[in-house]
Amino acid sequence: MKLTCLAITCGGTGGHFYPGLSIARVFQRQDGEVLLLLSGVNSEKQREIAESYGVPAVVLPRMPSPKHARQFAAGLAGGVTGAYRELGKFRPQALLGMGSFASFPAIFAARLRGIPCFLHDGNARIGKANRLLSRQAKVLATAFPPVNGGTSKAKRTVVTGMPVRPELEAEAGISKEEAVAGLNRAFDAGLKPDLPTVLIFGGSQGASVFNRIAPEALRSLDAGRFQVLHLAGPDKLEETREAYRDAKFPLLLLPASEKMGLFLGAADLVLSRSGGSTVAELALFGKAAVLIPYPYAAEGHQADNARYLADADAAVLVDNTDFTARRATELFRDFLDAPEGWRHRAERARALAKPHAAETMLAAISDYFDSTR
Ligand SMILES: CC(=O)N[C@H]1[C@@H](OP(=O)(O)OP(=O)(O)OC[C@H]2O[C@@H](n3ccc(=O)[nH]c3=O)[C@H](O)[C@@H]2O)O[C@H](CO)[C@@H](O)[C@@H]1O
Repeated sequence: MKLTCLAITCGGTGGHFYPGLSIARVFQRQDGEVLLLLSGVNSEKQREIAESYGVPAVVLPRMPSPKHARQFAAGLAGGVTGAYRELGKFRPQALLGMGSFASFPAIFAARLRGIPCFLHDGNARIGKANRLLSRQAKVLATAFPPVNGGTSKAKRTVVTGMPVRPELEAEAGISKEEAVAGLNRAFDAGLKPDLPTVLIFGGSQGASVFNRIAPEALRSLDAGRFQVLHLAGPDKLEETREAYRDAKFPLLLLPASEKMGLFLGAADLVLSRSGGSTVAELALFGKAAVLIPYPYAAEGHQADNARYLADADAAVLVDNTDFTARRATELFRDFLDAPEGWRHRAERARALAKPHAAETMLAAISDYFDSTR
């Protein structure tokens, strides 16, 4: 049976929503019919984003946090009822859950309707919600080889990679010259294609610790030898601008940008957090990185993501508590004085890339239907 109609539940944070949206867009390009079932704090906004890409989405009743058992049970009941109704109208062949407790109602409703369920986890450690739901799943797919793969109760566990935004994936082969020229055109940035380039960003929200420490470290180096791209975070521009005051090196400083392909393409070294999408994009663009995992990520999953690259000598992992201006200066200096080591890391990163993860995920679902024919 060919897979032609799929529902995807991807509420919760951007880390669950965007990979789900990427799969939906790729499925539409394959002429598939798709519906997103969204629940969680950001679902109204996420519905608007999905619809701006022509992807239909419905918002399910909001799920309270699992920390409050009674409200959670009541919210779950409301969510399951809503999802049951939507799945009855849409009648998908399969439901794909992208992780988080926000996917519970849709998965339970699909089970009640006898619709086969599939899961995707975007980190190197299978999250709690996916572990609990895995028994319900025909396939649990993961972005990276999971450090706790044995906890999955799914019939099959496969590594598909992390679905990356189609625009970004298309730009993965961009040369540094093209990327620098693109940034200069877009931002009138005055960057030079032949200077070693450092990109700094702290995930989608930015990280104040980077905004304080990186400028301090960079200002202690010889200004003529490098240039800097820094995405400070949506509300962190002023603090960062202040930290770079009087800096003598070329600097492109923005709160955030949609043009990540140009930023990653122009970089020779990336200093960042290690969220699932960031790690996948570093590999896809073949970039050497210094990774400082967000220390409060659930069950330390950002450290597991970072280790996936660091263990392959594709990145250097620095614990958040060890990330001082002194350590940052040492690392930047090594990057400028001994670039071969970092070029080697970049090659190692590229070797770990899993392009077309959305297609691979969809193929894993199709394979299930082929095998049950
Ligand atoms: C704090 C936290 O728990 N974050 C989690 C959240 O991450 P979150 O979604 O914040 O972080 P990710 O690294 O997964 O994604 C960041 C995304 O933002 C994009 N970007 C960033 C800056 C910018 O200016 N423009 C831009 O487009 C990057 O290209 C990337 O695609 O979900 C991920 C996947 O489950 C987890 O691994 C992370 O641990």
